[in-house]
Amino acid sequence: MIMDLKDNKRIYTYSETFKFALEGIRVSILKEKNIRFHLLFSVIVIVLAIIFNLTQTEWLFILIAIAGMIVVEMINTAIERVVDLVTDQYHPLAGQAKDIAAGAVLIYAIFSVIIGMIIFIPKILMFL
Ligand SMILES: Nc1ncnc2c1ncn2[C@@H]1O[C@H](COP(=O)(O)OP(=O)(O)OP(=O)(O)O)[C@@H](O)[C@H]1O
Repeated sequence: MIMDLKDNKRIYTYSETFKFALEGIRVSILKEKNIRFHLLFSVIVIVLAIIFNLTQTEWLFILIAIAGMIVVEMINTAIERVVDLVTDQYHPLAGQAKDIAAGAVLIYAIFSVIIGMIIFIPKILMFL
């Protein structure tokens, strides 16, 4: 880390920035049960994808659904943390910020489930 004397702001190296990002991933896994649930569910979906021998395109959709779900959940968690940091009082805007972030998670989850159904239901039916 070096100091930018002009505006007295810290400047971090790329490796330090990378470590912060890894710490964010570590903290969110340790502290957020929703993220642990998404990770567990992701492993189950990946195992199913291997078993059903998905095509390249199907894999791409599944990976986008999995990564997007975890990323949206992490952003939701970050928004919750910032709201709680800014106020511990009831405030309609604080509530709206959390509700909107939760709504984003819900929308992504619904579309991820639809993607999963489109890909896996025909394969499960053929298997039966
Ligand atoms: N400061 C606040 N002012 C107004 N409403 C709030 C405030 N904090 C939380 N809420 C309301 O309570 C709901 C739940 O908030 P909370 O912080 O418990 O998040 P959560 O959805 O339970 O998240 P998680 O379970 O992931 O921690 C919010 O979606 C919002 O409607």
